[in-house]
Amino acid sequence: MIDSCAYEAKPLLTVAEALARILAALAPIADTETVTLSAALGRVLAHPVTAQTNLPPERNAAMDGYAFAGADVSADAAVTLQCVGTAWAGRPFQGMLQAGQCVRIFTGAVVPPQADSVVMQEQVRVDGAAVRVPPQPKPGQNVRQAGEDVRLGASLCADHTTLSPADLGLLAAAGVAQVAVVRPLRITFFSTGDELVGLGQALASGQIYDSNRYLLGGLLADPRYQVTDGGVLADDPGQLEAALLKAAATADVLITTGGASVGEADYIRALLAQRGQVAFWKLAMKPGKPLAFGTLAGCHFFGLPGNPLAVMATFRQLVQPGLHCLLGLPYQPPLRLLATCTSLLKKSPGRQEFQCGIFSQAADGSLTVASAGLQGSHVLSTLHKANCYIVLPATCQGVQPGEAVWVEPFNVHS
Ligand SMILES: Nc1nc2c(c(=O)[nH]1)N[C@H]1C(S)=C(S)[C@@H](COP(=O)(O)OP(=O)(O)OC[C@H]3O[C@@H](n4cnc5c(N)ncnc54)[C@H](O)[C@@H]3O)O[C@H]1N2
Ligand code: MOO
Ligand SMILES: [Mg+2]
Repeated sequence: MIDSCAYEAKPLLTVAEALARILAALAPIADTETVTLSAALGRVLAHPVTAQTNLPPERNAAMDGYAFAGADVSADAAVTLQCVGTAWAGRPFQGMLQAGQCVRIFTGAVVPPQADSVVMQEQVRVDGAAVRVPPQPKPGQNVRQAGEDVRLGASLCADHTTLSPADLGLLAAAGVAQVAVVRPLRITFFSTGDELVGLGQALASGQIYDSNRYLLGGLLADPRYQVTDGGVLADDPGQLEAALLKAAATADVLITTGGASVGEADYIRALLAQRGQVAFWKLAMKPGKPLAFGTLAGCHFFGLPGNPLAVMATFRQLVQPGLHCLLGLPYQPPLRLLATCTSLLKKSPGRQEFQCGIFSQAADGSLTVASAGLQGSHVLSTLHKANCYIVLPATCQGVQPGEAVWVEPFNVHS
């Protein structure tokens, strides 16, 4: 009996063990590059950034109104102040406020040194230069203090943050024009299989279109990655070896889909074993069982199964955390929420399953989830309809309607 037909004698690796092995095997890349802030969205900050200025830099008004000294007004009675000038955003008041005086002020304008409070214009009565200020129970209000947002020297952004629009806003507010970021991870991916045909060609019998190329290409579309589409490779050991070794010369990570299982045209594991190292192959995961992970010619290697839903599941659960680890990002488990399942879910014990679901939230905030349809690992229409995984433990033997299940929404980014 040949090895590939041998019964699976030993228990398969769990998804958690596979993840732990991947994270342990991948050391963050150290290379950095400097980019302008406008090119930094979605990149990984390489070094912490501290504030070189207070935020706000100076005391300024939070409202359009009148600025005055708290000592000049009263908590119990209205007071009339004399308006002696205007403080505009970008054009501070140049004079000196005396006792009993105020200035017209607009939101964002520097509060004159002698003033400490701003009253909204809706609350005063103005008659020429006379401004009647109602009783002020809280002097000091409507003034943003210098440094109340961020103090000079305090941390603006920790290193190994993936820069979000909010992060860019904060860095720009502090005058940071460029940042050091981790260089993009160089990833080359291939589809493998004699049956695969490119779009635009007619299908002969036995052929299918190469959909993984678009599915995986889409999953890899990320400013943190520099992706090369290696195209389709035939189920031919010589061609696979030559193409993968060539790609390894310039990539950090190689990803293939297909040929990862035990069929006689499945060469990926054997190639990895002969020309590189297999860290693990096969895990107790559905879809995704024949995933191979290891190294080839100095590159990290993920051999994903060919079935499209297995590509998605292994990418989300294992490849993406690995890529994040190479970028130095701390591991963040996917967000999972408890929801009431409204469908009957079939499952045999043995593998942790990632079934495609459609979850929704009722007006009272409660979550329900239904099966998205047929769960075969080739059923792309189910994946298309789904907005989450229903994550079922290996031991689970099926779910009755009304039972609580864990749901992993698809569109939560890290
Ligand atoms: N005897 C066994 N057979 C299989 C097992 C097993 O344990 N024992 N595992 C099954 C599981 S689970 C999976 S998943 C698949 C994985 O197969 P491979 O990784 O070897 O992939 P292929 O055989 O090349 O293809 C599988 C399937 O996917 C289609 N495919 C492949 N590439 C693409 C592509 N780029 N775009 C669209 N579809 C693609 C291919 O045509 C096949 O239908 O193995 C099971 N078998
Ligand atoms: O693991 Mo396979 O992806 O079940 O079909
Ligand atoms: Mg196969």
